[in-house]
Amino acid sequence: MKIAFIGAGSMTEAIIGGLLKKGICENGNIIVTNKQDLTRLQNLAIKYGVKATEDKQEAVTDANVIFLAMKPKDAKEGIQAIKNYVTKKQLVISILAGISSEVIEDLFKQKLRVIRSMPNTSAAIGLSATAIAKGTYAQEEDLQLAQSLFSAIGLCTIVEEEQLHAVTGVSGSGPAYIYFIAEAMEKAALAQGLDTTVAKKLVNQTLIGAAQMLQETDKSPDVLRKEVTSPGGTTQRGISVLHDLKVSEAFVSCIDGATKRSREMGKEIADKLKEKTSTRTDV
Ligand SMILES: NC(=O)C1=CN([C@@H]2O[C@H](COP(=O)(O)OP(=O)(O)OC[C@H]3O[C@@H](n4cnc5c(N)ncnc54)[C@H](O)[C@@H]3O)[C@@H](O)[C@H]2O)C=CC1
Ligand SMILES: O=C(O)[C@@H]1CCC=N1
Repeated sequence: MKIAFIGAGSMTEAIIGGLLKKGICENGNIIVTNKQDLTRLQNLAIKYGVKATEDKQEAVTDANVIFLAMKPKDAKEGIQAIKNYVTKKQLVISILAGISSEVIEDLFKQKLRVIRSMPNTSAAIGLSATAIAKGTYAQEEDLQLAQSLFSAIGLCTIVEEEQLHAVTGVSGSGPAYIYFIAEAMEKAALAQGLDTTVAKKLVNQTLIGAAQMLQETDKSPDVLRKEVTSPGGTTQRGISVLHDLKVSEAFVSCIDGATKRSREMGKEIADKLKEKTSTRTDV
């Protein structure tokens, strides 16, 4: 299988790292292209032994699978640069936040097989939480191929396309919420007089341990939390502060905001396209 990546950013690197580590694809069968940054392409070629090219035709012509991995704002330009060299024989997998498969199909102006996905940055260590959905013309086997690729970089689940906005709000952006908590806990530890190294070690290990407890025990977060919380003890006092500050409600608003932003980003691109073309052209 030959795989092309359009966009040589952090997600592309994370996915390539995972695919190579699991032996899903040989490095000589991966090709990467980018917008302008030749140094970035050269660095990826040296680090992973993958092919790198500035030539968009060369990047996509022989690929069985093409990953769209530029920023959503660059989707139009990125797709326009490759669309004349892409055919229905190839599978297009988009990792772009917010952009619907229909918009991608429209930009290619072909009945292309498109799978839309939402991985996260933990792909870099094989621990992404990814969800995928089928576009209009993709087949069941396309979904299975995409699932096997994403399974190389972590967990992969199939959802309805509309749910990908919520997935983006929960697990696409999710690692950032956890890093936010890590930052806040470290800051709080320093305020209590711990030194930076100790604070960092304790906070990191606490997050890792708690995450692994969630994964390895059958217990719900609620049960695990209660196990830490002795009546009248320290945790109860700490958690009551979180309740008073409405931290749980803040997470509801946070994920609602991120989910809405995903919908907005998709709409912004779709509206821009409508301004230019009033009809959808299927060939
Ligand atoms: N960073 C994250 O946590 C996640 C990002 N995503 C999605 O993945 C995509 C990539 O994100 P990152 O890797 O974080 O971005 P990034 O900014 O690190 O990489 C994007 C790359 O695309 C290149 N590019 C821009 N225009 C191009 C064009 N016309 N042709 C070819 N390459 C072009 C840029 O030069 C850049 O190297 C985005 O659409 C984002 O929504 C999805 C899941 C998680
Ligand atoms: O912030 C963003 O737009 C991207 C999508 C999910 C994570 N990062």
